[in-house]
Amino acid sequence: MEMAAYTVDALAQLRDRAPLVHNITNFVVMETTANILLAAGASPVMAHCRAEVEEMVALAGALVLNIGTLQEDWVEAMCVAGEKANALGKPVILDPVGAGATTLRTRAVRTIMARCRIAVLRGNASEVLSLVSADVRTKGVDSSLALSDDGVAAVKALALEAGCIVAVSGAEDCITDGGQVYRVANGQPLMTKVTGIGCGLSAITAAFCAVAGPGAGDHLAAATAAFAYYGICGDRAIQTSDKPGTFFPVFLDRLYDTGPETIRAMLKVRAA
Ligand SMILES: Nc1ncnc2c1ncn2[C@@H]1O[C@H](COP(=O)(O)OP(=O)(O)OP(=O)(O)O)[C@@H](O)[C@H]1O
Ligand SMILES: Cc1ncsc1CCO
Ligand SMILES: [Mg+2]
Repeated sequence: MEMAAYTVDALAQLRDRAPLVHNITNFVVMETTANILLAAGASPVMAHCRAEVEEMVALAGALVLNIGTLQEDWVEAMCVAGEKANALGKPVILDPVGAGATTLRTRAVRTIMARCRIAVLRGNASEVLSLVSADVRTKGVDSSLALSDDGVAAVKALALEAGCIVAVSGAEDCITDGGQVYRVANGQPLMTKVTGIGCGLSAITAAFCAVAGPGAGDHLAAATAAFAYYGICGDRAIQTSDKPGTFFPVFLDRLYDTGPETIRAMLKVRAA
């Protein structure tokens, strides 16, 4: 697939259709995530109460489940929302924030994945690898590992086992359905120094999936395009700001004004 052309078209569709993205996400990043979605051209809503998630997801184009600050009844609300999204054919994106760090988080991811069909699992390397092998543990919620060749093989195995796209962010992002692998070299290390930029990527992945077709191949392309667009916005933002406090508002501006010509000129995606 020609990823530049795909990404340009997907972003145009996103801006044209402004899909509603329903987020059940953590308290740290709720506002950041809403602003990231708005800047890209999507429409955000945050709703986590068990009593309303089914109605809300019915209005949405995609659902994000992010376990960053879980409370007792949230896992049930996430599962109910995910089951409803599945029934309605809407893509579910799971961000396993801090998976591997505590039993609650790892168990929550397993419960959600057992009850809901996930379209894209999006995390950093330590989070994702914690779900495949017992000897890899996360230190916390920061990106701490780059993917080795063994890591890529493990991520592919997870994608096959879980039956979903696995999208791992890092120095070179890795997006796979278990067969095909795309690597995205766009993005900047400074993006890890502002909280919520990773969570925002999960939400942007949801927005791209919302305007894509329903199959795993569609979600593989949509997630790759989302990562490329997001990384390009980081690459452009660093040209104006190289420190965390001013980086984030500039990054939002680049999510807003990055267009087709810039994508064609700057996209760094390879099929691995
Ligand atoms: N070392 C790096 N070099 C270049 N880009 C990077 C690097 N690490 C992460 N990124 C980019 O930063 C963005 C966020 O990815 P990251 O891995 O930091 O997410 P995360 O760990 O889930 O973040 P969060 O702390 O918000 O949960 C992605 O677009 C990714 O490509
Ligand atoms: C810092 C932090 N702690 C829980 S969630 C969160 C945001 C990271 O994604
Ligand atoms: Mg994260």
